[in-house]
Amino acid sequence: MAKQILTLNQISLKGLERLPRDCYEIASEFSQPDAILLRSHKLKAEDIPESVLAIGRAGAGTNNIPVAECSARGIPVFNSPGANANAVKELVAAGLLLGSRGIIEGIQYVDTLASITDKAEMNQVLEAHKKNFKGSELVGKTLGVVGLGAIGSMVAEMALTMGMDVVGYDPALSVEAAWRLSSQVRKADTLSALFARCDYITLHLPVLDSTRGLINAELLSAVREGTCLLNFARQEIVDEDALVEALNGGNLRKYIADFPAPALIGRKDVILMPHIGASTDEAEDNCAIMAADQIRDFLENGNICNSVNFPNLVLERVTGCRLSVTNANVPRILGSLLSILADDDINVIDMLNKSRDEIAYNLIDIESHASDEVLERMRALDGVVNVRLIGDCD
Ligand SMILES: NC(=O)c1ccc[n+]([C@@H]2O[C@H](COP(=O)([O-])OP(=O)(O)OC[C@H]3O[C@@H](n4cnc5c(N)ncnc54)[C@H](O)[C@@H]3O)[C@@H](O)[C@H]2O)c1
Ligand SMILES: O=C(O)CC[C@@H](O)C(=O)O
Repeated sequence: MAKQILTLNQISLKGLERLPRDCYEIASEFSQPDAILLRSHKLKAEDIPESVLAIGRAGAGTNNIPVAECSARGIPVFNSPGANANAVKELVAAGLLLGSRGIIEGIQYVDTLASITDKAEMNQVLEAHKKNFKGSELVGKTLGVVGLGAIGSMVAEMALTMGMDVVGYDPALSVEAAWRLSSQVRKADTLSALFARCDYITLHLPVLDSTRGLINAELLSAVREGTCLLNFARQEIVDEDALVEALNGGNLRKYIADFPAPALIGRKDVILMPHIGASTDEAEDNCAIMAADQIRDFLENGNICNSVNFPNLVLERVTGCRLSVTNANVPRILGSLLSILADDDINVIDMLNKSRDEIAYNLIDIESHASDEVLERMRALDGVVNVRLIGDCD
């Protein structure tokens, strides 16, 4: 029977094409889907049907998904790390230029000249006014990058090639991300040290309980005069009241962000975009392809790659008969699962077990068919969250 994939946002066709139509049905309405593919749709736990085995986020941030509830229900949540990083990096380049030159004000001014019909007169008027739109160059200015993952590291590299000095802050930097980072990026030991020494500051960290409101009054009141803050990460990371106060106080010269809010719209010192950081053909294709491939590999093989709540686990298929088991990460469950198989004379050919936080996940390849009764005995074990028979032995 074809598997059903529920899409809750527009997902690029290139990604959906990775799910062959003879095996997958894809629609924006299903009552009992096998998996969900989405982008920024705000998904509530109560809206996830019991049938759902996995959720794929075509994008980086998973703050729109109730990840903790998914973990408790044994549902892996996948994202597409790095797949839209270049798109965001390019928009940050635009943000830096919008923050350093009178581009928007200049364009708005030119629009006011529509009533002048004589070219020479128009030229004379604008040449007299262009001094109002003078900016300054980025070369030699200091950019602070908060969060040096997929996007932050690309932004840092780009700023270096533009002749900027770059300071970075990331207390949770992965080894892989550290390898990607240019040695010219200087390290700030604290966020306040970074905020106090930069002309431009750009945010590239996820919104988590620990980062909600992280950019607060204390940091914003310590910025150098003329500082420009860019936020292409998430609105919730910046304390809005503190931001407005810092802009009113004058030291923070400009706020450029991908997340409009009523209190910020219409201010001359704020430039807002409608969450278009990842809105390029390339990023949408990359994210959708990655998310679709990961969901397919999970549904067909139980493999897990790029999950934000489950351990990564990939086991090559040696037999058509595979069990996947999600259980609480506590002793003795694995032994009990294997005893049930042994009691039924089912030989295990290959297996992998990995854990992450409270979750343990197992792939067990078996030589002969496991009956419904065997599966039910496994499901009945204390601490077992779900058991799935993937494929058949025949
Ligand atoms: N505007 C957009 O359309 C758009 C597009 C993509 C991503 N994003 C946002 O950007 C965020 C980053 O994306 P990414 O792909 O670079 O993710 P990533 O996971 O590759 O990098 C995030 C980095 O932030 C670091 N970090 C975590 N807590 C931190 C803290 N307290 N201080 C400093 N650094 C911290 C992590 O260690 C990691 O290196 C996403 O979570 C998402 O919210 C926005
Ligand atoms: O899907 C989008 O357009 C936005 C994605 C972006 O916010 C992300 O976190 O990857």
